[in-house]
Amino acid sequence: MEDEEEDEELEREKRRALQAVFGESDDDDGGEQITPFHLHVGIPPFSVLPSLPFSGRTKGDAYDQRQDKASWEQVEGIRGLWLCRDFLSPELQSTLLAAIENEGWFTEETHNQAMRFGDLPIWASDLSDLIQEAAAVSDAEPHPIPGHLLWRDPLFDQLIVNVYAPGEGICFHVDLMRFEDGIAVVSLESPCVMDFSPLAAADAGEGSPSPAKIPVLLHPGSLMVLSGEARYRWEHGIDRRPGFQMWEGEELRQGRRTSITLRRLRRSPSG
Ligand SMILES: O=C(O)CCC(=O)C(=O)O
Ligand SMILES: [Fe+2]
Repeated sequence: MEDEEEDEELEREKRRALQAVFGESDDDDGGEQITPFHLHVGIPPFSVLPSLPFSGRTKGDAYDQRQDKASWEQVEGIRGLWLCRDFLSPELQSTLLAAIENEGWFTEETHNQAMRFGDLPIWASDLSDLIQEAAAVSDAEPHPIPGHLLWRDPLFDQLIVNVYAPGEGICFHVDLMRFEDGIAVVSLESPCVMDFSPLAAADAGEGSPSPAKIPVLLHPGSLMVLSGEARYRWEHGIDRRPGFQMWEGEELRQGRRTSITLRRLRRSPSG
């Protein structure tokens, strides 16, 4: 009975999340560039997980494959936004993509999003461990993931995998308040430019006006982490209309892009 109630609550949560994140289009940016996602809500339950090289390691093995310590950089002008460009080796990127493909979520062309709440598939909790380790060993200051977020348990309990065809992006948005602070996005397959735009209230009272948009290049294999201001006071979006994916004066060649977003649901006051 309790389980059923929980399931129902999760279903409601899912619907609210879908509606809030993708149902409302943004009006200050034309709003037309976004092909609404054909949402794939009826995700089959996990059956027996195949043994993939990504899973079944002892904690830290995958990370140890890396030659160097992950290099974190803070995005200038956006407090709380960190990038780790070389987060996943090409080998781990392929392994992750294979694990996602193996889920069978995207067998139909109209399916381009999968969402999980609660227990994450093994490959995603491995990924979460990798994120935790990469942040924990960082000597960057301030810390890419503040301690009170980094050591919560579980670090993440919600997963979204998005598959973007060329030309498809995502409207400007702030992630739902139903999710806690501390959001991680791993990019796979092809690079894209994500734009960050400050919420109006964020510049009120500050001396110099913030720029309208700060573009951030997301490489395949990179990890982006948002916390604090980056999470609450900036909107982010991806505009992949022709002519809008510019980086250093050149337009990026668009291919399919897969992203993995990890977040944690806010606990209800009742616990
Ligand atoms: O696909 C991405 O890189 C970001 C997705 C995103 O912003 C979200 O799911 O809230
Ligand atoms: Fe988002």
